[in-house]
Amino acid sequence: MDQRYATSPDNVPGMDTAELRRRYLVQDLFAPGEVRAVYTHHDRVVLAGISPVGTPLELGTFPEIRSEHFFDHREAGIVNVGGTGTVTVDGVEHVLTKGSCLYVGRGAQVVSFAATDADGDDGAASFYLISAPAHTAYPTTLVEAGQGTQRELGDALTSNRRTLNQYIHEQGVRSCQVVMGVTRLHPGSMWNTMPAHTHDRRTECYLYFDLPADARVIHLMGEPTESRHLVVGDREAVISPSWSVHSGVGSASYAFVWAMAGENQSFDDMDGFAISDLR
Ligand SMILES: O=C(O)C(=O)C[C@H](O)C(=O)CO
Ligand SMILES: [Zn+2]
Repeated sequence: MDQRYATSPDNVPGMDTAELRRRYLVQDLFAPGEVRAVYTHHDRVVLAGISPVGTPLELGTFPEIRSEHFFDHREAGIVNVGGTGTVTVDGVEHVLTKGSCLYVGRGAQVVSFAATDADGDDGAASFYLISAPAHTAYPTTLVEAGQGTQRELGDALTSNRRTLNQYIHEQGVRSCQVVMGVTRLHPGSMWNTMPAHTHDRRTECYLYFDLPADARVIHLMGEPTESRHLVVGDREAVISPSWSVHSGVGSASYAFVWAMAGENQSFDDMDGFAISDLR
């Protein structure tokens, strides 16, 4: 598992493009027939891409987390960004259509992933997983795409009209730390999360998907008064430490999975600032 050690905002001004990308951008998370994982020491979040083809893939443990099973002291949220597939948790099969979200609670032992419809427009199932340490076991629960709490945000006039789906959150599927959902930009809107915010209580990760192969999202990061950018492609993720802005503009339409973990689970606990204060 790739290790990404935690960084301070003081490190950012000294980083060139390659180092910013090495620290905060996660590329190549999805490889056919493989489980790939990254451990960020920011709130000890694990990001994984699980891409079964033909035979199912099991999520085993990793030496870095020192446990017999992956979920011995962890929980996870999983969103399928590809064609329909299944996640089987200790013998119980859950069908995940594209965009659906499964919460897996602490204590699960055998968790396996399968693609069941690889021939459709979305290709084989591609499962994106975000995990954080968990102190207790909440029930494993599926939320179908679009069935969480929906918020309509932004305006077409400011090119940021979008639908935000909250799946794992305080008023929805319960968890110890993980908060997770999917936001999709409306046709013609390109900006996400603008006006932007930070939340010093939580690390957040974005996985951009449904972006055409030749398009990119220019993702803003860094402290609001010392911003930098990452150029991000389809199915690439960004690690956003608690002190970092996370907002982006696409050169084409896109969606993204957002997920957080840390001190609290209060979605609206954000430190907002005016666009005119960005530097
Ligand atoms: O479109 C948005 O705005 C978002 O999706 C915001 C993220 O959910 C977020 O940053 C939550 O803290
Ligand atoms: Zn945020």
